[in-house]
Amino acid sequence: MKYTGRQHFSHSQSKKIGVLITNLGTPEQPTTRALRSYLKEFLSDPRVIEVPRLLWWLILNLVILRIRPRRSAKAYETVWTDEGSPLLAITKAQAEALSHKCKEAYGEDVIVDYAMRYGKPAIRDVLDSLFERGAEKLIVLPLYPQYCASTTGSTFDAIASDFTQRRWLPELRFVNHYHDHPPFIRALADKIRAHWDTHGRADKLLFSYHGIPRRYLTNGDPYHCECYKTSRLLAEELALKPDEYMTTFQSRFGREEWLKPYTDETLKAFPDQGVQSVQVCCPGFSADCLETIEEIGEENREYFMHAGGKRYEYIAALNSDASHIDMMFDLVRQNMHGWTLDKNDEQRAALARALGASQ
Ligand SMILES: C=CC1=C(C)c2cc3[nH]c(cc4nc(cc5[nH]c(cc1n2)c(C)c5CCC(=O)O)C(CCC(=O)O)=C4C)c(C)c3C=C
Ligand SMILES: [Fe+2]
Ligand SMILES: [Fe+2]
Repeated sequence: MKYTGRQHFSHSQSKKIGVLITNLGTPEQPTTRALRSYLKEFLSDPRVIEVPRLLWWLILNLVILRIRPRRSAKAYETVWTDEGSPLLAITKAQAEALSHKCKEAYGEDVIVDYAMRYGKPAIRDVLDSLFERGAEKLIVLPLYPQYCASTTGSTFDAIASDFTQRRWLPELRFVNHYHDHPPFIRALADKIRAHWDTHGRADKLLFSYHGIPRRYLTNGDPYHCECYKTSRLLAEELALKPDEYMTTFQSRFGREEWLKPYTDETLKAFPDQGVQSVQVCCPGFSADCLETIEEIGEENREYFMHAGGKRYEYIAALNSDASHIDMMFDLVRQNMHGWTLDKNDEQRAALARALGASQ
């Protein structure tokens, strides 16, 4: 059978709106073996690595997958928790909190779940579950505030690829980005203000975003512009003067040039420029993960302090903060516009029985 159908469809089943939040994905364990499998799936995605396939297959399999898994596993070990990878645990908590909020507002009509672009829970499995539970309309919310072909675009590919094998497609709304959504900017600004209330201000506030190869920007990816827009809106909301903050890009991978200025080089140079204290916020990460906890929280702290810095603070991601869940709920509400909720379950069930139509 080429196209899969619903296994347990019944005409009396009420129609639901499915909300799927997604994030990047993470290894199942902080081990070399688990890292190899995770990195293989992630780095084989042509949206992530735009290099001719044959050449990349050779580099990935003969070089990267022989070296990087062991190194990355060591880094993951330092952030691993009792609940597993922070990214997975936080995404799960976000889905539970959003589900609770949707239940309060819409009862059983809206069902929320979460999936990972790479690894588990896989998008295909979670879509199966949402459709089996009666979702006929679907909102996909990739938790990347700034659109990037490598992340948001790739998530769309995964949904589209899944749909090529389904008989009954849902009505679909896909949230491309929310880098300038006022509740998002306000939530981040409030988090920074709360940090200031407890710790005071620093010489510089750094907005550090995950980088991408510079080539992707010159080929037309809007990611860079959206990062700068988020920073500008945050600066406006916080009434920051131009010399009080800066935008940088972290997490370089490979040898080619990535978006600049680089976070690590900037931090290494700060003390010589008279910047003695710094607070780092990562507005592109909706959940704390390896790249924020270890790379920003530990590795870059070392660089700055070693270069002569006096005070370094990382301001946590929005994670499952109430303001973040409220923002997600706002995006869901906006994207439900024009979709009626199924309020006539009883009537529909009676009609189906009368027609002998239920299966
Ligand atoms: C927030 C947006 C992200 C963009 C844009 C992005 C682009 C991108 N990333 C890589 C390579 C790696 N990224 C890795 C981890 C990682 N990346 C993001 C987010 C974005 N990546 C997150 C949230 C995470 C953390 C996942 C976790 O489990 O905590 C890794 C794996 C870690 C490591 O081995 O260092 C790699 C590799 C590329 C090449 C790229 C754009 C082209
Ligand atoms: Fe990444
Ligand atoms: Fe990293």
